[in-house]
Amino acid sequence: MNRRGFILWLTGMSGAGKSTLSRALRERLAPERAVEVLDGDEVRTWLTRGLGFSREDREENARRIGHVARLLARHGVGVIVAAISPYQGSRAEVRALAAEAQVDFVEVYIEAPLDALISRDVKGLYKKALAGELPHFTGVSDPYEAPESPDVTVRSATEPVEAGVERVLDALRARGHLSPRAA
Ligand SMILES: Nc1ncnc2c1ncn2[C@@H]1O[C@H](COP(=O)(O)OS(=O)(=O)O)[C@@H](OP(=O)(O)O)[C@H]1O
Ligand SMILES: Nc1ncnc2c1ncn2[C@@H]1O[C@H](COP(=O)(O)OP(=O)(O)O)[C@@H](O)[C@H]1O
Repeated sequence: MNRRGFILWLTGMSGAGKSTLSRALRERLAPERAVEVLDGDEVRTWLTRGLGFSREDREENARRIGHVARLLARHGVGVIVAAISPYQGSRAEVRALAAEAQVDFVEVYIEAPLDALISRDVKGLYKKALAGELPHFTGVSDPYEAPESPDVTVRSATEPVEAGVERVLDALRARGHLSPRAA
């Protein structure tokens, strides 16, 4: 079995289900792999503290998260990144960094239509953004560049969490990162 680490990069708009999926994946992977989750929302309190939501800052956010993810993955850790990471170029940059270190990079696009996200509004941010109280909010007043050829697409408005988890695990199995029967 492939004992090298990997980076599972979960991208999608706020409320799409990145944190939910990363928690579920961690539970499923933990019995077999060392796993670390880097959630954009959380790492912004330490690794990327002080960064805002301009294009430049979001790109820097992805770069720093990618750097740490690569360091961990080089030592066999399965790293789950949950960050909006709205720019295609940043995601490609991190994929290239991972490839340099011979680390598998699996891009997971968590897709949900904007109207579903607005009705979910887990944190009440869409309401504020739509009222004009939160500038540069992804999907409302700031762009989200959807991946053109993600390794896995999860449609969180129409499929249960477990279905998405299974497809991501299948992608890891196909790359030899999990034993066929485990997880
Ligand atoms: N303007 C704006 N746009 C998008 N999101 C915003 C914004 N302001 C604050 N938040 C909160 O920050 C979380 C996203 O942080 P990320 O580090 O994942 O963003 S990014 O990758 O740099 O775009 C995001 O968390 P999630 O909802 O978990 O995605 C929001 O809670
Ligand atoms: N299939 C699904 N996958 C992920 N989340 C889902 C799904 N269906 C419903 N949800 C819900 O959507 C919300 C997603 O919130 P969260 O995981 O915090 O998103 P994000 O981290 O992308 O901001 C949660 O309330 C979760 O229960």
